[in-house]
Amino acid sequence: MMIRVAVVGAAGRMGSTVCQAVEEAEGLELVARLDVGDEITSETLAGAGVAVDFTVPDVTEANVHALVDAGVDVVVGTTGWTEESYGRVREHLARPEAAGRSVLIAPNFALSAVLSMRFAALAAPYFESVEVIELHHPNKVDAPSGTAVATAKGIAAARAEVGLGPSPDATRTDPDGARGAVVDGVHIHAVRLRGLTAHEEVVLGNPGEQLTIRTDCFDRASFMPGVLLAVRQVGNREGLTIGLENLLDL
Ligand SMILES: NC(=O)C1=CN([C@@H]2O[C@H](COP(=O)(O)OP(=O)(O)OC[C@H]3O[C@@H](n4cnc5c(N)ncnc54)[C@H](O)[C@@H]3O)[C@@H](O)[C@H]2O)C=CC1
Ligand SMILES: O=C(O)C1=N[C@H](C(=O)O)C[C@H](O)C1
Repeated sequence: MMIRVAVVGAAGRMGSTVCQAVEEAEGLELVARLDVGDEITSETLAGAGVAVDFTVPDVTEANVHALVDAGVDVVVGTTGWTEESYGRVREHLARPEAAGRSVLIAPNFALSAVLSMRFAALAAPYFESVEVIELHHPNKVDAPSGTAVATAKGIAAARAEVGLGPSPDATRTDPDGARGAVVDGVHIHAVRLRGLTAHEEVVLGNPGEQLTIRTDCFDRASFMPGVLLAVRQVGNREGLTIGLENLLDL
């Protein structure tokens, strides 16, 4: 059966790449390209069954609520989500008028990044120290990256499960934030550099040894298999799903 797809943020770097991938994919039909200034209604969605949102952190949550109200399933790659905004989407999906609707939100659709997050969580209980370094193109508007936040949360949860405390750190003065952002006790350092696309390194340390887990997405093509998988499968998972790993049985 053909899946009719709308893309929100269609003029952007990711949105335009998704439009091309959908147009070239078997069993999918691109029926609407929406961007800033376009209203989200069942008319503008032009019969879509699934909408894909790659916009900006400030607007993505409102888009998701409007898309659910318009009666479509939603795949979201935009960053900026918090436990509170996930909670509001869950609440919306639990209303009778949203029965049967599905939303999948993933901080990263690249297989290398999803596996890297998983490997980091697996390794986390075995190392005293861990920090995350994310590196992106300088046009990115948010820091730290959504992937780095998810990575840090996964690491923190895995450390907590085995009763590991904070990584050792004697820093007493850091007036300029040189030690980076701290998410659930894990330090994240963000690099913005011309020439980069999307990269992340997780460094884990023990006395006398270090493990480095690194993912490099050199091209936005890396995200497309994950986005297409989500478009094809989102309708099979009622309610809110967070993370592509849920479709990969990781
Ligand atoms: N989950 C994943 O695998 C990935 C996620 N991202 C995330 O996707 C988001 C978009 O990234 P890029 O495409 O690089 O950004 P971009 O800035 O190139 O594109 C954003 C697009 O959204 C549009 N937009 C802004 N407000 C809008 C609104 N109210 N309604 C409709 N469209 C609106 C803009 O006009 C622009 O065309 C970011 O949050 C980024 O972090 C990026 C790459 C991969
Ligand atoms: O803005 C980007 O480019 C990316 N954003 C996502 C993030 O913030 O994690 C995913 C990927 O890193 C590319």
